Amino acid sequence: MTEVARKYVFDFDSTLTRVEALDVLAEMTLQGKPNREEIIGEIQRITNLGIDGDISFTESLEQRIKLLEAHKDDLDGLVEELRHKISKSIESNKEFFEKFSDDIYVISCGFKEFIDPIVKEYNIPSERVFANTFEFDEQGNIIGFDEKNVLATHNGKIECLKNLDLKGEVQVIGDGYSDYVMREAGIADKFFAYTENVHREKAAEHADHVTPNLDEFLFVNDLPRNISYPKNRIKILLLENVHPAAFHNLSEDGFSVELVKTSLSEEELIERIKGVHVLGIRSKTQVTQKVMDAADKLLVVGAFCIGTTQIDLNYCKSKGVVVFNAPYSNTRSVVELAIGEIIMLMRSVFPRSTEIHGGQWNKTASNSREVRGKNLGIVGYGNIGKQLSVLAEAIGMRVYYYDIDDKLALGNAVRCETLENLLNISDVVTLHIDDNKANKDFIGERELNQMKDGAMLINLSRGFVVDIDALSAALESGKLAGAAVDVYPEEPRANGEFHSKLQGLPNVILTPHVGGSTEEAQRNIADFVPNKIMDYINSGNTVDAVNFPNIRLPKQTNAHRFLHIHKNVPGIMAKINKVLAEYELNINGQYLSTDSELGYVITDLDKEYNKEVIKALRKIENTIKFRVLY
Ligand SMILES: NC(=O)c1ccc[n+]([C@@H]2O[C@H](COP(=O)([O-])OP(=O)(O)OC[C@H]3O[C@@H](n4cnc5c(N)ncnc54)[C@H](O)[C@@H]3O)[C@@H](O)[C@H]2O)c1
Ligand SMILES: O=C(O)[C@H](O)COP(=O)(O)O
Repeated sequence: MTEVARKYVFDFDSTLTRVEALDVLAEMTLQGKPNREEIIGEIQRITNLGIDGDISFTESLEQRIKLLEAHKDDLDGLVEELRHKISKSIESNKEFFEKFSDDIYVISCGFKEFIDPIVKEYNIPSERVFANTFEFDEQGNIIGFDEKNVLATHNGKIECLKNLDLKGEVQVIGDGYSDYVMREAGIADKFFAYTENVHREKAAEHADHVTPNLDEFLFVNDLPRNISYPKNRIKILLLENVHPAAFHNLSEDGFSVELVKTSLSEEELIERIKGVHVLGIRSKTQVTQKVMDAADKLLVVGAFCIGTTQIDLNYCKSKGVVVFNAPYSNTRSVVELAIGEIIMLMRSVFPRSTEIHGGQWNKTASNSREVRGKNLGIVGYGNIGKQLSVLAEAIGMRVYYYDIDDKLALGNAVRCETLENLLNISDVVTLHIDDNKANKDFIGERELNQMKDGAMLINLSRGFVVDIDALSAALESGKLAGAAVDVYPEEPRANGEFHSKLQGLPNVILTPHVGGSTEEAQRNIADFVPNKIMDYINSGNTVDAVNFPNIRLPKQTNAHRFLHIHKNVPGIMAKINKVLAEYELNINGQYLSTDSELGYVITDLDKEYNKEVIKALRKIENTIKFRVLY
């Protein structure tokens, strides 16, 4: 990294710290006062007017100090509070403040009494902190400020910086009006609008560069930093209306996130995927080879659902793209819907409901039965099937199940050796097999004929699993007495018109693929999948990845981490280590996880390295992807 003779001038409030210190002081001093909220609101309003340049700074300061009613003794508490409120990316880049200590200045319209002790911990001595000072009365009450200080005056930062007469390129990093005017006055060479804590339109408009955190600032200046690539440069595209909490979780961590309400067609996705590092989808979006070929930056696909067959998992793997899903987050929701549908179908609730909606009173017990003592046939005894088995027994059903794999029976459930056995004896058959394409038309005419006369079928798995023509024929002929269908061979990409042969048939419950669509499930998914994504992007962890060798890595501090994804061919580890040795890199730890096709090696290094090593590692034959984490 090139070290240029630059000077870095930082603002304090809302830049080095996440807060405005005087607001925090107000929260403390006004505690217990009846009109506290009102006064705090007023102080914040005055603060913003001053920051945006709408009133003079001196005026803003005077008014706030009056409202504060603070005492000298409050300042210790304030400093303690501020220590916990350092901006996240400032805190994680202490190394920069250590290495460039001599070139870093703080110019603030805040007060040295609380700034000095905070920035001292970042190697900035009091003599390079330029700020106001309080005036106290004999009892120690804060009654004003040193009015002779230029920083107590309007545009005082310009004057202050001018007086400093700094040599070299001067860069100002701040969030407000008083910061960008230094650049406008020609005293500073560059202004970086710092938006990690607050995004002020005026500051952003006047900036040479908007920097959402210190990582970005250090990146554009090629300065030493904690992470090699700023997170705000990592673009995340979330499709299919995933829960807003996902947006919140990922943006909070510093990523640039875009939300799209619907799924996208292949052509649309090819267009949108360029420059995207993380793609989030649900069950509709097809991540095909063509999409992957257009994805020039893609690192991760997050399926915000259980199913992953909409994604070409192997092709993703061959491109070094890791895929995560949420294997359990909506399980309970599907199970509850299945229980509800079993009861609704057995009681013929939907025909009765339709009749009465149409103005017909039809009180009858015919075709209305209890579920107690009836046979439930669960096909696919996985996460959903097993949980359904337990709940169904709890309401008195006799549970039979069929699974291609050997699955332990829960409770009193009885395993059927063949699908036919299960179909022959079940009053209700419910499908919970996985979304493997081999399960296409798993239930067709033959299987429907193997079911008991008057039985019911539920499909909450995947649309292609049931031959819809055969099902509608079985319902029309009376072979089956009812069905509940949530999933269809063809589903629309967005809400709107939809047609199916099953529409209008009696005792048929149709739902638009909402088995997993509960607030609880979507909320759980919005935590689970982003956590996996962040864990991979931030640390390289692939635990629970569906297409990648799984590895949980130790956390590293003060180290550099290289991630190397390659084809699993003989000799590649030797080549990687040969390059590392050639560049005399000291390895702290090295972790390898492989499957038959792919190798994923993670190397932790304990000191600065020659950047040329990156090129050399990328050049190794059969390398798929290489990434420096920090
Ligand atoms: N409707 C919805 O909104 C919704 C919500 C969540 C899950 N799902 C779907 O539900 C299905 C089940 O989910 P899960 O989490 O229980 O999956 P899972 O992988 O835990 O269980 C699937 C089970 O089906 C078995 N299986 C696969 N093919 C089979 C076959 N041909 N015959 C018999 N058994 C077979 C597997 O061995 C496995 O035990 C998936 O298709 C999933 O996509 C739908
Ligand atoms: O695979 C799943 O989890 C379900 O099919 C739900 O998919 P969805 O999130 O698209 O509703």
